[in-house]
Amino acid sequence: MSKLKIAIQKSGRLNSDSLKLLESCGIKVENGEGRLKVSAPNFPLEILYLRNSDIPQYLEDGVADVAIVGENLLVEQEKQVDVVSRLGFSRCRVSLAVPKEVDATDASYFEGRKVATSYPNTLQNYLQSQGVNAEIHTISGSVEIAPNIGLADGICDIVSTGSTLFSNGLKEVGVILKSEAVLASARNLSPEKQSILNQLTFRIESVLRARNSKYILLNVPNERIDEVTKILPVLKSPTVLPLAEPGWSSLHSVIEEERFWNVIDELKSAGAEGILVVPIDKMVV
Ligand SMILES: Nc1ncnc2c1ncn2[C@@H]1O[C@H](COP(=O)(O)OP(=O)(O)OP(=O)(O)O)[C@@H](O)[C@H]1O
Ligand SMILES: O=P(O)(O)OC[C@H]1O[C@H](OP(=O)(O)OP(=O)(O)O)[C@H](O)[C@@H]1O
Ligand SMILES: [Mg+2]
Repeated sequence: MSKLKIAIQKSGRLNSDSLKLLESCGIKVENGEGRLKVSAPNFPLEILYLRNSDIPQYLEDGVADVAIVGENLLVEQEKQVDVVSRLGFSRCRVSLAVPKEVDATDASYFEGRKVATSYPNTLQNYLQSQGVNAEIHTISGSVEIAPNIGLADGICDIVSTGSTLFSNGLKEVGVILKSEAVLASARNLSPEKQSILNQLTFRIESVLRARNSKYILLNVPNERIDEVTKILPVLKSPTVLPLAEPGWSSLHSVIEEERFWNVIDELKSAGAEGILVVPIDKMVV
């Protein structure tokens, strides 16, 4: 029986979240210990530990069937691959930045100037779309140092918290793209591999949905059930169970974590009490 070959970053920012995601999908993975190719014992998956920056090419060549990779690299390398799921971790943006004392608010500042980056293609496409001509210096890391050593007037690099920019006396002047980790797939998978990918995607989607949702239980006087139910955004309708105390019920439902904080005051004013919010492990709809 064939196995689906999945490329995972060997070490770096994507590695542990990628492995955690597979584990949450019930797939056992040994962490290599120097072996760059390992098989999952309980799912038809072979894990290849690779450099993030090499992954798009391996996908296009069919060396790997699927991969967990930074979306920004797929944009940069423009390979013939498909994004199957967005995974919600390693969120960042690819941005333009300049020394903080410079009076610039957008890409036009770079006209006729030098920009250092590890993402030359992304940068070139963006500058072109803005009608800006600049000289691009490609460097593979420590991009934020470039203006301080006279290598460039500004940079284009990954920003997340902004603390690297701040520590190097730079400020962000434009966001070129937003990125997160994605599950990407090679094109033209065999039907057998496509079917394994479908099973994997089903599990991943169930895990991701559960991560964003909470199970909520609350006690409500019976005459307030309708009012409270209207506030709760529910999958279908809430489960209502009688409490031992006459005239009261327990309402059970599922709510997105963010929505919970928005409706909590309304729920209390509508008469809800003893509100419990608990994590969900998997969610199949
Ligand atoms: N500071 C950050 N915060 C959040 N996500 C980030 C950050 N820096 C990078 N990323 C995302 O994580 C991915 C992996 O980044 P990381 O620095 O671990 O590897 P890399 O330098 O791209 O690759 P390689 O494995 O080839 O050495 C990037 O492609 C990007 O999508
Ligand atoms: O906005 P921040 O939260 O400060 O994150 C941004 C920094 O993170 C990344 O570097 P990383 O730490 O991955 O180092 P690398 O250049 O060795 O990949 C990126 O290249 C920036 O330098
Ligand atoms: Mg990095």
